[in-house]
Amino acid sequence: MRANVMLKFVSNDPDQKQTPGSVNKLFRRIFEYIWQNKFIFLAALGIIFCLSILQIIIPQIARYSIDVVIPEKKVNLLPWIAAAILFVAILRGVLDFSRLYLMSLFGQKIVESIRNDLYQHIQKLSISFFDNQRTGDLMSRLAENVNAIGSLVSSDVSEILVDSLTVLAIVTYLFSADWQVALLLILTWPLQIYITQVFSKFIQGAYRDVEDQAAAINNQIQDTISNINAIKSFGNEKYEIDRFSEQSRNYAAVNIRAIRLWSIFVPTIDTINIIASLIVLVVGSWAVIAGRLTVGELTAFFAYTNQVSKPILRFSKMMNVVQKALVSSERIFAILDTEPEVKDRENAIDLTSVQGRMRFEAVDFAYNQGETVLHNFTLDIQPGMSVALVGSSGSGKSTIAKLAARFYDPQKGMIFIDDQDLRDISLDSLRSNLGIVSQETLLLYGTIRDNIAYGKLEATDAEIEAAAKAANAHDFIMGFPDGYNSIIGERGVKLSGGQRQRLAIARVLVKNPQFVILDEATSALDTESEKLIQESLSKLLKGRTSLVIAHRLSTIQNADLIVVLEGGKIIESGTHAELIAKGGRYSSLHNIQFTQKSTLPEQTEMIDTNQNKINQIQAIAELA
Ligand SMILES: Nc1ncnc2c1ncn2[C@@H]1O[C@H](COP(=O)(O)OP(=O)(O)OP(=O)(O)O)[C@@H](O)[C@H]1O
Repeated sequence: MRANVMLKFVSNDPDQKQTPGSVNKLFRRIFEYIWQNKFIFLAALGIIFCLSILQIIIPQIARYSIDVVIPEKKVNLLPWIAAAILFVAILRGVLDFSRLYLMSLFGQKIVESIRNDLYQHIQKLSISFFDNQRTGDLMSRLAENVNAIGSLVSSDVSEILVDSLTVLAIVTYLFSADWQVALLLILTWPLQIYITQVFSKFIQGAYRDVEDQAAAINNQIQDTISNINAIKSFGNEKYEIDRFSEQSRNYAAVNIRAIRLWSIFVPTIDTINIIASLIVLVVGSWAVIAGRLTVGELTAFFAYTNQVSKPILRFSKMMNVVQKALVSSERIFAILDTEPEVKDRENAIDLTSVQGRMRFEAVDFAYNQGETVLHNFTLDIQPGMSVALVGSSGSGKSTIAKLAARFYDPQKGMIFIDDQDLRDISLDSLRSNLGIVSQETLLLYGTIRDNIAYGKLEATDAEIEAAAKAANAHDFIMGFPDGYNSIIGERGVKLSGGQRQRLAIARVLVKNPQFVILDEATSALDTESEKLIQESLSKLLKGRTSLVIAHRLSTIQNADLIVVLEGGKIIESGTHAELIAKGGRYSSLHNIQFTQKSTLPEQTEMIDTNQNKINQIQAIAELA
């Protein structure tokens, strides 16, 4: 399944060829969004139709002046003609304003629907989906790709509709006025279309490069800003600046190439249009001399020649926009079509009263096919029990926690809450009964109050304060000038590690779940913070069923059950006393950690052999 997801996204290469079938399907799907706003669209269409009629009327007024008013010296008609031109101009202005406004409204509504659908869907997707995604890529789908569709359906579609209707109306009129001159006018069209096609192929390629480079720059900015600590700690600022300058240079180069192509293309088409005008002038003048055309008709012909040349340029520009929008919609629908791997079953039940038992029965799990992480894992956690998972790095401790939270489903075996299969429980109700304090404390940009209330959005100030007090966080919060309203920066960067952990504990306390998953922090805190955190943790775990992923054995001696894992299998389990008495793996890990603790600098000389040191380092590395 994961492989499929990967393939799906790899296949979103913008260079991929779109088959007519896939293009039709994309248009159909975009049309579904258009149809949701059909009234605005139809109103805009009506206006567009009126605008194309007006485009024909103005040259006709000029023709009437030249052919009738001037030769017949009908001076009294001049004010009427002026009034007619003024009226048509104002009407055109009002209609154009309405068209622009309605089409922008229409585009914005479509963009809003697609963006919301996409965000909603991304929120529903399983963790496994995010394992394979780059944040920068998802962000570009939500922002640029959605806007590309918006720009197509708003301004560009309306322009192309105005253009098409205008060209159609003009050509019909010209043929009815003088088909021979009309034919000469459109004589250059095949050449213009051919040149446009050739150029658009190059221009599209150039724009693709521009997009690729823009994406590369975005990804680099996103990567480097979110990892600024790593860059600074390695002193790699210069390296990053050089890398960025190169990307920036490449970006400028592809942009310049695209502009160069446009700069050749536009004058070429202009020159052909001038040639077309010349043909119309020469042949039209000859037709006037021969008495087949009036001077006014020739003037109108000129005006129309000008009017039809603009759409041809715009059509070529449109081809780019359509291509861009198709690529964008393909990328968007690829996400919308991705089914969440973990989702509610039909008739999923809500957990109402929870006793608090959690049971794993013969669970097998692999993130990737064939790479088993857990094998035949069985564990029965009684209500209110605290179970600690111990084992070397990669033995599967966090994976068990992720399965309990149903971030993934096991391939074999079952997990139960009380007597209910986890897969039958609605995800909302499962997660509302579950609190997770993870190793890397996940705080959001905002105030301390908002971050604690994230556990229970409707929490009152009193509840938030009570939770903060229980988590030993109240005092340090009140130490900030703005107290609970202090802004803590992105990912809580303005707090110390211990403060972040206590906020995370307060957040779960305010949620008050029956089950708690605690991924213990690996880094040791100073004794004072450690004591404060241990205190708040014992309040958090009291009376709840808990699964504690332990990295330091000193913190789990009071657990009701300690499970030792190795390679995704339980190798021993029991209480601290039982496991120590047994003298197995736990006992040896404990001895090593204990020895390590007692070998503080002043006691280092007590370690008599180098082998002892090596053992300690290995054991610490395993446990971290
Ligand atoms: N999202 C993932 N995709 C693929 N493999 C993963 C993923 N997460 C973990 N693994 C693999 O699963 C195995 C178990 O990882 P897990 O995180 O459960 O170990 P752990 O015991 O919690 O380790 P640690 O103590 O270092 O946190 C490891 O081999 C790891 O590489």
